[in-house]
Amino acid sequence: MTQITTVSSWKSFGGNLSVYDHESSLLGCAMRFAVYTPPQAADGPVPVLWYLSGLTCSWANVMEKSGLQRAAAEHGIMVIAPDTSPRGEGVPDDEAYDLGQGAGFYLTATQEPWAKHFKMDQYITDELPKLVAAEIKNADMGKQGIFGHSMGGHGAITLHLKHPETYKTCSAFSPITSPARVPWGQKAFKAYLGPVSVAWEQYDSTELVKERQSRARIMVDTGTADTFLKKELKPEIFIDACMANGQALDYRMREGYGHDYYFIATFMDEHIAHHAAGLKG
Ligand SMILES: N[C@@H](CCC(=O)N[C@@H](CSC=O)C(=O)NCC(=O)O)C(=O)O
Repeated sequence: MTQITTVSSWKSFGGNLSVYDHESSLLGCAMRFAVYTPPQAADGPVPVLWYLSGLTCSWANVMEKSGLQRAAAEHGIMVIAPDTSPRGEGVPDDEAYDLGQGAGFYLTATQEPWAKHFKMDQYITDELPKLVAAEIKNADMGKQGIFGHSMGGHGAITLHLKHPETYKTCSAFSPITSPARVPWGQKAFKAYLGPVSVAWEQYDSTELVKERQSRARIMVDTGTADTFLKKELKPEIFIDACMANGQALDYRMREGYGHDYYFIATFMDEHIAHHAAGLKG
């Protein structure tokens, strides 16, 4: 019996964009995600690229605003966009946009009232891939990559560093690369994980890269006109840690671009091409 319900489906660039609902036993709520299947999947398995979105987002932001379908169709890559947190009436929330629903931070919460539902790292690395493998035709789970934006860039880099054999390629747009050192991350980590502890380091790309480096070259784009650059992103901290610890990193500062999807759309083709080069063959 199928475990997913199709909510919408559209033909796009010869492939198909579908939105699905399922009951997450891990998160204890219904979850929605989107899959762009390229035309090549009609003939056999294609690589799978996970896109993790930022604060306030759902599956829809990247699928509706980035134009990723064109490059994904060209390169024969399936792109999956999960939600950014558990959601619904029984799920705790906060009135601020940067905590609670829409702000899962790709971690397992240990503090109340969040611990029962907020386990987005396990959802992304375990429950959802198993569902995709069982339900989505021609998703090649032996060839997976991961990328994301802002909070989702933090998620993509941390999950890549922790699971380099699963996510063979990694890239990010304007990632939060040291959440333990910036206000967005400190607020979320305190609420979800409690006071500063070693648990914080497990979800901090800059701390992780000191302990474990991947063989992949991580590609990052960030805009010089990003209003969050100096307060929340602080790229220099992560760049220094990668250089000091031998992590291959291609960090590009993009003149005049912001934190928005106009920026992401501009460089999306390069990110899809980066993953295609690493996942194919
Ligand atoms: N004040 C904004 C803040 C939220 C915001 O900028 N969200 C970004 C991600 S920020 C880091 O994770 C985003 O992607 N927004 C969605 C979009 O489509 O641009 C607000 O409340 O919207």
